[in-house]
Amino acid sequence: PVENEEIEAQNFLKTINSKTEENQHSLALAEWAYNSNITEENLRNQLAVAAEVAKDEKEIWKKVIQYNWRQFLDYSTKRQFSKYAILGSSALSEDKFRQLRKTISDMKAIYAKAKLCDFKDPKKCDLALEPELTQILATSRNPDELKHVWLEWRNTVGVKCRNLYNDYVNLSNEAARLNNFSDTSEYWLNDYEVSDFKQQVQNLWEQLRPLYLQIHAYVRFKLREKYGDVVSEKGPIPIHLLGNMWGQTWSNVADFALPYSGVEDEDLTAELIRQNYTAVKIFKTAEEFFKSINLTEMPQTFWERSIITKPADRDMVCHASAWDFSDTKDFRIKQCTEVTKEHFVIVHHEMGHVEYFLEYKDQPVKFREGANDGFHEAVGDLIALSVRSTKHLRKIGLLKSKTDNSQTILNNLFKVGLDKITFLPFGYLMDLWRWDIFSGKTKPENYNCKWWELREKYQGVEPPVDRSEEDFDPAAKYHIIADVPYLRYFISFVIQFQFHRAVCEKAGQYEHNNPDKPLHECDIYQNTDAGNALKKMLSMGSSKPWPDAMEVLTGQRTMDASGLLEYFKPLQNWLEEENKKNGVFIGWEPSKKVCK
Ligand SMILES: C=C(C[SeH])C(=O)N1CCC[C@H]1C(=O)O
Ligand SMILES: [Zn+2]
Repeated sequence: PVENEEIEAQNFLKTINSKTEENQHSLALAEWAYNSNITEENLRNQLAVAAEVAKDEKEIWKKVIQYNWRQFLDYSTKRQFSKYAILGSSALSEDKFRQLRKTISDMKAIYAKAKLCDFKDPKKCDLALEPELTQILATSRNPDELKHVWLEWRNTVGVKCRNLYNDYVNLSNEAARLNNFSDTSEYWLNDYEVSDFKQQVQNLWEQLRPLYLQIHAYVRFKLREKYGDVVSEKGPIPIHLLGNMWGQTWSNVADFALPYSGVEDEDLTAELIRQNYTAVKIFKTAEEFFKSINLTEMPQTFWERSIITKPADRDMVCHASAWDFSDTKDFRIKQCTEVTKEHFVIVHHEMGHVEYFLEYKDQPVKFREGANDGFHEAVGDLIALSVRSTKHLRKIGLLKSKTDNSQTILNNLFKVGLDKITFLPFGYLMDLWRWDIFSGKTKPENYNCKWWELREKYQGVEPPVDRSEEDFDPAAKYHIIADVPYLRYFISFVIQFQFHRAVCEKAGQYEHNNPDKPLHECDIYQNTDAGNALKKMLSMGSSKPWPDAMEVLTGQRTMDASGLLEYFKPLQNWLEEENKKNGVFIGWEPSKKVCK
């Protein structure tokens, strides 16, 4: 009878949980060694450990599926078994598994090692994505220099990864099918545990699109003022002028697009430098906020083992990441931190991951994940929404002005909007493009032009020059070559505002329809009621489906755009009025750039 089997299964679970912890610990150490020091030796070791772990996981899986776990009565036992029953890429044969891991590692190495020659000094050829190229995209106001960097980055990374990417797609799909998914996109979406998730996401985008169209039209107008005819009046925005290598957030063009330009605009980057902020001081500042709301300080080993500045003596994957070494003690961040406003926000983002690790570390190993992947990306950003308020920046001495008025508040809201609203179509299209590739709807001979079709359709941007299928521009973005799903960020950018509304209410910082306590001026700093409410949700990990976790904090069980729309309402009103006043065209006509 199932009861006896279930009791035996719970003992079996104890055994495989500790085995899984050990395996994930070894794997994390090997992956850390390679990602923080890209050498043949570290690659060999990473592949060897991964193969070992995969073999072990396959043995465990063979035993798990012999249990009648779908009939189990205990919720937690049944849920843990359901997660063990999905083996993932370890289901591949040993040599295909190794080939898949090696293909991804090789693409990451190409991406991490890529160097460009300087636009002004063609003999200087040591420019890396971080910090040099990122800095140029953020600060150069020379369209030719921006075009040079944009193009050369794609010629250097994109083209080299094209064939590797084809192998990756095929092997990844084979693994998904071995897990009884139709293809990798279904395997990725399984994390969200609802059958109509794609439809829910499309509905969210449709609610958010009108706001995006307004900020897009306004920014195009300001870019045209600055750069002239290189920016058409009604066409898509040339993507290389948006201050970011992928055009995914536009806050670096704020300085010449602010709603109220006359008002003193304090540059946070300059202020951080003026106050001699270092990477460590930025990390300590972020940690202090988390502690102030009764979340957890970073363990001592975090400070000893994290890598928070780019090493000079070796190649490293600089893309920021947070690591859980699956031993309930060792948690790290690896980030090539620069003293800029962007990195100031990214540090909070990464430390939000570590806070989640710390809150669920005592859950059974299979529940040490976000309620869904979007939750994990939302924690740090949620805190950063308080940090970026003028009220908070002033409180920690990073804003010199003594008071706010409606213009300074709106200017600040616009800067946040240039990061959050502009990101939405990009956050959506990244996996729209990949879902159709994995399902076979987009053929390899159309990979690049399908990308630009989506970029135009959803984002209203275009390349600086014609493109072709000789190019492979999607590989210019880390997550594409590193096998990291992206829908998680779109989800995060929606739900973080639902979470923000809930914690701000708990902190008495926000009241619906109270003009004295608007959502966009909320700062939950030092409020332990807010922190404790957040903690309750985080400590659940993935022990329950994400609607249960969301309900614990917000009282809601569905994702909805109302939090984001309420936060940006004053900005949306201003944009609609300003766009009308300037008589700008809302939306975009087809691009004249060609892809074939
Ligand atoms: C900072 C991280 C590491 Se999880 C990141 O990849 N992010 C954070 C926001 C969007 C996305 C990106 O950089 O593309
Ligand atoms: Zn993240």
